[in-house]
Amino acid sequence: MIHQNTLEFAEALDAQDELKAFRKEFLIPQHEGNDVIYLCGNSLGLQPKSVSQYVGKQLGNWQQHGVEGWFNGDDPWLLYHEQMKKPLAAIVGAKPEEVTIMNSLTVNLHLLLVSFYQPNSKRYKILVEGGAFPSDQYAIESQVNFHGFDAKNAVIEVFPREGEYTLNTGDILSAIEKNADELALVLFSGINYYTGQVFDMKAIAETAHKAGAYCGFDLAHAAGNVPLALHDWGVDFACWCSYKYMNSGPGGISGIFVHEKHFENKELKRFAGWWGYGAGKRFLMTQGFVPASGAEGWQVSTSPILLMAVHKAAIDLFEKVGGLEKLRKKSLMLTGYLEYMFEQINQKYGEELFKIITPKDAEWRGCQLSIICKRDGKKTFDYLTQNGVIGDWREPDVIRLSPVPFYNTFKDVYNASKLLDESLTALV
Ligand SMILES: Cc1ncc(COP(=O)(O)O)c(C=O)c1O
Ligand SMILES: Nc1ccccc1C(=O)C[C@H](N)C(=O)O
Repeated sequence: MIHQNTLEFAEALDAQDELKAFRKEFLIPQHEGNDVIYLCGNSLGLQPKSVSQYVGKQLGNWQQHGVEGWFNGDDPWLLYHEQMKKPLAAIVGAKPEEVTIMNSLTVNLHLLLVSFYQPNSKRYKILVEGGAFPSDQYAIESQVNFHGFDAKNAVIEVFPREGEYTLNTGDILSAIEKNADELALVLFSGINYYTGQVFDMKAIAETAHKAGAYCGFDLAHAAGNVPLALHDWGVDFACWCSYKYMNSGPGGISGIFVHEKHFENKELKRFAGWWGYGAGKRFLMTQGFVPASGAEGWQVSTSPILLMAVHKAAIDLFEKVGGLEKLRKKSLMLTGYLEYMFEQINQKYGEELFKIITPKDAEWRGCQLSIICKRDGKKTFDYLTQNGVIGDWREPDVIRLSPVPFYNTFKDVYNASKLLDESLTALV
């Protein structure tokens, strides 16, 4: 598409936007009486207006039924999560029985590592992306220690080449091949939180399997953002949070995927709890854990219904919008326009004042662009915040901005980039 650096152009794109009605489904935070320019769905997605009603309904069920709410009413809580399996499966490219919702993200990563990281003296290494989100690094390190290994030796990190920011797929695959004999697991994010790079999950999973290792993904930044095909890629397991692109609230419930090929795999140990026992037999209170078939067999604890109600409100919007493909189409345009506006600023000043470190090829990025400022990045970020643009700053030197197709407009992108341009003169 041929872009133009004018407000009229941005407004024309908004006028043609098939999804423009969806912005009204969200509550937009305010700054000095106006909507903020919210470009931070990579950290916390905005609240759907329907959330109060969905949560209110469950509060009403609690009020009316008390404990009977688990079994009675039009939405018995015992089965509440089941309503979200089909739409969630569509979002991550899975079969409904391969997904469930439970706990929060790092907790689920640990639970899945209990099953999929069972090292022995020969195969004990985990291969990961260098610069993974810290919570994942800590989880991996502590798992390796828990099994009596030393992270310095057992965790292999693949880093970008000298002078580059993103990882080369060939380097990832050859690192897997090189360590094939000792690898127990390849664990990557779907999208790196810092650079916004989408990894080649299909190739990584294939190569990991050829090497005799399991392969799992943390999809915090990918779920609800980019198309995924976890089942077809043969991924062993995955987990994600719902509070970013799935708009399901701070600390919102997390999702897991376990490939159906593992449903009968008796070698996979797990940490059990009664919620992993099939719902039909859970209340028989029998001795001896028998996991429910499917991803549900990894559930541990009572469903947090209020969090699930928020999630349901948000997930229903994915169905209403007509699926992830629709969102992705607009997302590519929004992020493409943001990239163009950065290029315009750099051209105007004749130097790369804003360096985008996210891959240029749209196939390998989602909503987010990560920018390194040649001039003071932190001050530039603060300038944006003071002027009503919400993005985020990640140490040591990146501003992350993510236009989100559900609620952002092309005008948001235009206005944010005008403020960035302005910051260059305002901050001198
Ligand atoms: C890739 C990744 N993993 C893990 C987390 C943390 O997950 P939680 O704090 O919800 O456990 C985040 C974001 O906070 C993340 O981006
Ligand atoms: N859970 C949070 C709580 C507080 C502040 C930020 C977060 C994030 O999710 C950060 C995000 N994972 C990131 O990619 O930086």
